[in-house]
Amino acid sequence: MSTILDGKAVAARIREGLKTEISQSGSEPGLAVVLVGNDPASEIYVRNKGKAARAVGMRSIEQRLPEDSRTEDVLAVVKELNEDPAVHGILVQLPLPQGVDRRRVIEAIRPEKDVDGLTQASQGALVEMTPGLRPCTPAGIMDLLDAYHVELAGRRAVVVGRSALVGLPTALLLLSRHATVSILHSRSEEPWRVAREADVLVAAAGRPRLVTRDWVKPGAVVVDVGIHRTENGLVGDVDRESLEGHAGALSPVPGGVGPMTIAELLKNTWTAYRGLR
Ligand SMILES: Nc1nc(=O)c2c([nH]1)NC[C@@H]1CN(c3ccc(C(=O)N[C@@H](CCC(=O)O)C(=O)O)cc3)C=[N+]21
Ligand SMILES: [Mg+2]
Repeated sequence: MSTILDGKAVAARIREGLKTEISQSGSEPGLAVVLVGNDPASEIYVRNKGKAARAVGMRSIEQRLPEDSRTEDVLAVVKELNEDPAVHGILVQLPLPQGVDRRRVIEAIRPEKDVDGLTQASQGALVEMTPGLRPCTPAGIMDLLDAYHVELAGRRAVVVGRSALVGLPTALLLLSRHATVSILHSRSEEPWRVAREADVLVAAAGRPRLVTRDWVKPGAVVVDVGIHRTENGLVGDVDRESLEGHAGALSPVPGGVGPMTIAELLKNTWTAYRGLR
């Protein structure tokens, strides 16, 4: 049997802790989510983030802009939120519509309010390992591994995927915990040869069921970051049927990394509110 890395349960514990801390402090941290356009998946995520924020005692601010917004329109909203003392965290939901310059929008967020950890200032802090807000999915992966006491120092970690949002920052966080880290990507030759060396394998390639049994060392810990909607429901980047009983531990989809991502967003908002980083 493979251990299930129950992100839903771990995330619920994190949210409980936050709720207690926030109510004891008598404060109301504010999280602003900016949604541009009407991507149905984004709508659901934004609604869930607002719900989760309110459930721990935060104020949730939603700013919606039409699909045909210009970069300047989005920048104006971000600037307003930067100046708003009731707003401690700002998240601009990605992807942005064609014609909105993602880099300019993200860079406009004050680093103190960058609860997504995506500004160059936050990325620089991550590389330097100085205090800063870390990207939510990578931070969630680390908290999930820690919750199950997965040993990292000196062990082999392999990340499949090199995106600025997930793969790359995850590799850096694993490195900061003294794992020996490799990154695989779409140009890697015979990636399974490297993946098979992993004690901890993180699948963040954005390709449904890419990681099969022949990629995984028996007993390895496998974290599935992928989330794809198919006719047969949600699937991850991991072909979980072929890994069942082969992997030592495996994060489910849904109920794994997704809920952790939202919990980390709330943690970052609380950190941003307190200003100690
Ligand atoms: N600026 C920005 N920051 C993000 O962090 C960001 C983003 N844009 N754009 C989209 C992706 C995707 N993302 C998810 C968050 C939670 C779940 C989640 O809670 N999933 C649940 C439910 C799955 C379902 O039923 O859809 C689960 O895996 O169990 C999934 C995906 C954050 N993203
Ligand atoms: Mg990638």
